[in-house]
Amino acid sequence: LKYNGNANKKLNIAVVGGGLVGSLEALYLAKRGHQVKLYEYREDIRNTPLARGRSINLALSIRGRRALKDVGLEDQMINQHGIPMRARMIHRPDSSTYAMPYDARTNQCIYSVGRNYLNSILLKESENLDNVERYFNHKLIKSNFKDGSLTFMKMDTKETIQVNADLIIGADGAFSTVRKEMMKQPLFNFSQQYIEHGYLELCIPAGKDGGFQMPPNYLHIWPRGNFMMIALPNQDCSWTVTLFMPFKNFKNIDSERKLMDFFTNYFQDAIPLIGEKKLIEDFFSGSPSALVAIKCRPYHVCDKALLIGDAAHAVVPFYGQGMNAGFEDCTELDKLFQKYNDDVTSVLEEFTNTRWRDAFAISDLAMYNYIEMRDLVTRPSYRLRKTVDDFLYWLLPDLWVPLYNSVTFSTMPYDQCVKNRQWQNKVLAIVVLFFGLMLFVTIYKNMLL
Ligand SMILES: Cc1cc2nc3c(=O)[nH]c(=O)nc-3n(C[C@H](O)[C@H](O)[C@H](O)COP(=O)(O)OP(=O)(O)OC[C@H]3O[C@@H](n4cnc5c(N)ncnc54)[C@H](O)[C@@H]3O)c2cc1C
Ligand SMILES: Cc1cnn(-c2ccc(OCc3ccccc3)c(C(=O)O)c2)c1-c1ccc(Cl)c(F)c1
Repeated sequence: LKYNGNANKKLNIAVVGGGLVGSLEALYLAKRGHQVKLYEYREDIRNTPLARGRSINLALSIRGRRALKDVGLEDQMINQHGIPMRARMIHRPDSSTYAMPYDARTNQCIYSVGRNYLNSILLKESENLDNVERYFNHKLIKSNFKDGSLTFMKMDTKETIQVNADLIIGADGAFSTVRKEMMKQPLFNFSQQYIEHGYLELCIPAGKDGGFQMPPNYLHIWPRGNFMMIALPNQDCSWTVTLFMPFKNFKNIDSERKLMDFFTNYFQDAIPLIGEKKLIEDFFSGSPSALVAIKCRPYHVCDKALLIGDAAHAVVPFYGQGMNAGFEDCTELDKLFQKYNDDVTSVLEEFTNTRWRDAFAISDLAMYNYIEMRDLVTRPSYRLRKTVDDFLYWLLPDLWVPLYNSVTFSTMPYDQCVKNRQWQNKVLAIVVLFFGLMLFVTIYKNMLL
């Protein structure tokens, strides 16, 4: 192990961004004994309703659960709040549905969790640690990595304050201010890609009996080629419905008539569930939000600053992994703090060197899903491939783990998930070729006889 002499030193660490990843990271660092100051631009979300333009609930899977387990919150999230989704329920255009279990063998599932609830319990847990201080309404406006100084504007009084830290953790989301400062560093690579789809959230309320209007333990998906809609269940028996559609299609739906024709055409079964009046209200009261993929590298500057979560790798949401990947950042970072005994230089350098491949891989997988989901659902080969995958997984569970299962139900590094899939594609191609050849020879021989 190489140290630079400041190993095991208790650090003053500023975490910028009190969202899901920043508030989790504050817990990890505090549990290692560091003095943590958590700065959040918005008000304490425990006192305010959900900010617009943020998904109301999210799919929590094994990578995120592992991080919550590390900080002692998995049980509360899973058993007291999360709603298990054991299968995907696909809604066809004719309103018929079919379910495809995620993992019939081991009955694994993903959980629908409320964003606000999760963020609140992370912040609440930090109040149990006397080495975490929380500063809300503090917007980072300037940072200097040389002397570790940060300038914040207090949003309530508009005054600015300057603070110093040994280490700055940028968990300030896709449009990170900490990353903007990093952009000035030589050899800092950055890319962003907006996709043509936006998303709008609708709501399926609880039924008249107060219960769910659809079977609750499913991730409901309406795949319609260029349009996709999903619904995740909430604790109050309502559903958060997310409609993904190109901005130009949102723009074209500029009247109630057009909206109703569109939903009658593509999502007929959802109309009575949402309610015509509520559908019209919610559709026209909000505007679709954009979706962006951010890639950058390195994630650190010397022993002074590090990016995690969406600030480091915002991904399009077509794999339900953004938060899970950000939580996994915190788990991997903690392992490195452990390995190098809090020697920050070694920790940050190895975090970049080991994490960027996995971050790029999940970003590419999510983008691939976005592209594939638009047309593969209409292709029978999609279901055939899933059927073949599920059969081989049942037959050879330790050898053949389908891509979605390896990403969602295992902690296999994302980059390894991609390599695993590439190997499977090669094997299937050889098998198809072999049987194709056999078929050809058989037909040819019969023709000769
Ligand atoms: C439609 C949609 C659906 C999604 N579904 C899923 C899902 O099912 N599962 C999943 O795992 N992920 C999902 N995600 C991704 C997930 O929401 C993000 O990956 C996750 O929120 C990232 O957390 P974060 O803390 O890194 O960033 P954010 O949640 O963006 O938090 C950043 C925080 O930093 C604060 N901040 C920003 N700038 C400053 C500043 N200058 N000073 C101080 N504070 C600042 C912000 O106020 C915010 O609180 C989805 C995303 C979208 C858009
Ligand atoms: C939030 C969340 C958590 N997981 N997933 C997810 C992603 C991909 C999937 O498979 C590829 C596929 C699904 C549907 C049609 C073709 C291919 C599956 C699945 O197989 O169930 C599940 C999502 C999600 C997020 C956005 C959209 Cl639009 C969406 F449909 C699902």
